[in-house]
Parts: sequence; structure tokens; C-alpha cells
Amino acid sequence: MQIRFTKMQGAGNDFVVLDETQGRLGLTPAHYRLLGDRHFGVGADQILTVRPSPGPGIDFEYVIHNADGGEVEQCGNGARCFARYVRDCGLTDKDTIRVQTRSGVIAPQLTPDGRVTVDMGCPVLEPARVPFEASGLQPQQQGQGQHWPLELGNGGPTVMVSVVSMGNPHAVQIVADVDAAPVATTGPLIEHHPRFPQRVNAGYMQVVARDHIRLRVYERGAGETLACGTGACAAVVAGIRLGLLDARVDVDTHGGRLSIAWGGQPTDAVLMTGPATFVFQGQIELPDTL
Ligand SMILES: N[C@H](CCC[C@H](N)C(=O)O)C(=O)O
Repeated sequence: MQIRFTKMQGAGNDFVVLDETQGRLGLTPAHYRLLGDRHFGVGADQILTVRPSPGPGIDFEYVIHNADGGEVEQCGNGARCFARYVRDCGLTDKDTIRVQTRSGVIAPQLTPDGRVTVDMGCPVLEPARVPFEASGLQPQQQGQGQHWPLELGNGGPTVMVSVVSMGNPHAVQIVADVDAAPVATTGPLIEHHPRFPQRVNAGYMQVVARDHIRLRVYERGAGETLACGTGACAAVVAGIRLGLLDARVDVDTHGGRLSIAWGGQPTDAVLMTGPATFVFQGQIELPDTL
């Protein structure tokens, strides 16, 4: 079957965007893996699918699959590209759209400077709802936040992580220098750690100032990406709760800068602002069955 797609990127986190507003494509996890494959397919960190509104007050449905083919709850950089896509393709003329995701409704807003601001909703801070199995662990309390000891097994190190969900799970650790952080070795160990029954995105945050961090993320189902929007949100929420950051923070990633704002209360929404860029359109021949 021939599939038309649009390639987009947000701060270097790259996506294949599929349009199912006129009907379902009927893809399987193996199809999503092939689309994400950088040698045998198009290549992307995630595959984003646009679907029609599921009901009143909602403009679209937004479905996200990681490069490993698994469907996930949320993707922040993808939300900005989603908004850019539906506007540029004429699927909407709104500046602010309401989008149903697996983890709730988010509201991307196209801004005059060409960036996109997304109300990402409220963070989830209770460990059990991240989900993180904390039984038998004693956290180190710091400010309003906690550092949880995570033994990486096989004689590996014990790292201290803060756990936050933005609809998807994040484990954030503070490092002195992100460039020296062992992302490639400890990232997979954290992603697959048994205390995260849904696996987890592993964030490495260097605090530069109270309004500026550097961040790398080893993403669940995709490996290290050039930027992670929900990871930036989770890192800023963790840093504010630990008393290390103020309410507005610039997050520098290898792919570009994201700006995050959070008021500090669990009922406050996290606002993420960043770029959303069209790269190219194309079509690909996929096997009918995979
Ligand atoms: N890998 C993530 C999904 C994509 C998140 C990231 N690309 C973003 O911009 O938020 C997960 O499995 O939860």
C-alpha cells in the first residue's frame, strides 16, 4: 500500500506525520517500526497520526507511536508539529486547537513569532501514578521534591532520580555536565528498570541557572533524541519542586531551545514553547501485511 506522509521536526526531534482525517490506514506496530526505520523506511523518533475530532469541544485526535512501534500517551515536540501541520494543511484555521491524546486534552497555540506554545496539562507527581514502584525505597527529600535511589543492577551504579509524568513517564536526574553524562550506558538501564512497569524516559538535567538548564533524554522506545518536549516539562517540574529552578526556564537541548513555564502547584498546567518545522513530504510503499 502506498502511504503519503509529511516529515517534520521540533528542536531536532523528528516525526513522520500521517493523515487519517479521511479514514484509517490500518497500520500495525510493524508498519510504524518500518516508517521510523532510518535505513529501511522514512526514519523518525515518533510517528504522529492526525484523526478527526472524537467529540464536541475537541478539534482533533492525536495518536503517537514511538520508533519501536509502541503507542504512547504523549509527545510534546510532536504536539507543536501537529498544530503546524493541521494549520498549514488547511485542516483548521484556528490559532489555538484542542487535541485529544491518550493521556488527555492538550491545547497547542500557534504564536506570531512562528513558534508554538502548548498547554501540556498538569504534571502527575504521585510516584504510583507515574507509574513508579517505590516500595521499600526511602527517598531523599529536597524542597517539595524527592530523589529516589535507583540501583541499575549487575554491579552498576545507583542513580538518584525524580519521577514525574506528563501523561508519559519520566525519571530525571541532576548531572554536573550533560555532555559527560553516561546517557548511552545508563539510559537503557533506566528505561527498562523493573520499578517502571511501563518503562520510562530517562532525563539528564544540568542546572546552569535558576532560569536555564541543559537537558539530554534517552527516550522510551526511541533512544536518545535531540530533544524531548515532555522530558523538558518533566525536568523543569522536577527542578522547581527540588527548589533549584524558578517558574520560567529555558531548556537547551542538542536540537534547540525550548521554553517551559510552570507555576509550581500540582494543579498548574505546564506551558511549553518551541519550534515546529516542516521538512518534506513524500510517499512510501509499505507491505500490505506486516
Ligand atoms: N518517547 C516518549 C514519547 C515521545 C516523547 C518526546 N518525543 C516528546 O517530545 O515529548 C515516551 O515513550 O513516552
